[in-house]
Amino acid sequence: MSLPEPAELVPGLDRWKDLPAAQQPQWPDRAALDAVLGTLSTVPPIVAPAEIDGLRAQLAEVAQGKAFLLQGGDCAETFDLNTEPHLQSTTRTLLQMAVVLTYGASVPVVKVGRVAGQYAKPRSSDTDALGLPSYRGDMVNDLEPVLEKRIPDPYRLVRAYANSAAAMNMIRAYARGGLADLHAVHDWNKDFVANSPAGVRYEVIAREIDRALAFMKACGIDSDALRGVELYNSHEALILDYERALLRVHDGRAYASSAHFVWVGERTRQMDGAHIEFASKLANPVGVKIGPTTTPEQATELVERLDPDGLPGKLTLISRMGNGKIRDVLPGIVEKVTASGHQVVWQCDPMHGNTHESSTGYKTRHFDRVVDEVLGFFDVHRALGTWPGGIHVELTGEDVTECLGGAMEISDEDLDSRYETACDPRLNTGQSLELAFLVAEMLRG
Ligand SMILES: O=C[C@H](O)[C@H](O)COP(=O)(O)O
Ligand SMILES: C=C(OP(=O)(O)O)C(=O)O
Repeated sequence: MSLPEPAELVPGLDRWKDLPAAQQPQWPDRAALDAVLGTLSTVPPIVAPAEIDGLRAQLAEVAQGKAFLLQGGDCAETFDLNTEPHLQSTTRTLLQMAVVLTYGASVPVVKVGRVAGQYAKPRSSDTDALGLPSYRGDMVNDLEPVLEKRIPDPYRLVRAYANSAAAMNMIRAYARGGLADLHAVHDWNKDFVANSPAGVRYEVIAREIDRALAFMKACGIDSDALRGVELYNSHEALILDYERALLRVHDGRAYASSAHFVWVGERTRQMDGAHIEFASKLANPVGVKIGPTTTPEQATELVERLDPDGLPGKLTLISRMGNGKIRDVLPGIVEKVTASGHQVVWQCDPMHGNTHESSTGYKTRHFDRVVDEVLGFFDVHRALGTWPGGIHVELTGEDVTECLGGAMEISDEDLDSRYETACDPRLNTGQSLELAFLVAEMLRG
């Protein structure tokens, strides 16, 4: 006897298939795609329902002002860079930031990587500067600017699954092993303070964390809780065929098993589109990006669609408005959504509204504008008495030169030396830690 199909178990699960889906690849061979999707529909999940529910419970704490959410990682992961050193450096940077933020906020920090699956990218244009089909993430086509390599290849979906599963396996190991030991993470932060030009400013916080650790040790608190952490993964749920093939039904609920947390992007959040409909059926906590043109009415409608049962923390509203707009656009949205009674997580993505082209021709972001957008986010929430629940950052644990400014004062001319992103510019390790110290100061203020 065959098992019931997911769509038989969850009413309306496949309604998205009748709606327009933006940003989907034009797969050249439907039969090859179907064969791949058939395979993916039977593979083991990358993450488990119990883990997903665990994250949802933690995000409920964030929504209620009792925890802070840190989400970060590559703009676009690539198969080539899905290596142990790369995963370790991203994880290490996230953990370093989390320690600083935990101290600043005096509440638990929920840690979510843009990792183990961030393999698809929405693009502004179907073609790139050379006139080739745009790179849409390793799940779809190849970054190399060669026509044949830019043709969407469905077999890449299987590689995305395999790479994600392998990465998640390592991340689970890091979360339980030495990498997550609070003492080690704090020692790395002390190195940063000692070696960064901005170190003096952060010395006070680093010293206070030192004293707190010494105090805990003196009290005999040296428990396992200080040696391990919970680390979750996330990506944009962009390629709906992939997400649907990896969907699993558990206890009558539909779980995206590709990641603990998935979000709908600014370019695919049409109210009558396939992405919002698909996400509305998920048991996972989900996010949606809200850009500078979002109205309070649209935000409230998104909230009704994506949090139909009114579960605290089910939905994260990720504002990405640009530092010049957040103080004007966000307040009306926060007021109307709060009045609706839904308890969402308010998260600030200070990257995507602050992109410009450098005089040397690189897509970049200035650290000062990134910081100013986060400051604006805090200002808005402080003024309204709501909780600035978290930040969402494109970052890497490597010393790349993709974003301007920061303590190293990266200039337009410096961008060339290590500009390695497959899509958008990321904060490097130093800039990421500097941001964490600044946000810690905001949280304490
Ligand atoms: O990461 C976000 C988008 O995929 C990215 O900003 C799109 O970049 P593009 O405008 O170069 O297509
Ligand atoms: C595409 C992204 O962002 P946005 O949808 O906000 O442009 C992203 O976070 O990768």
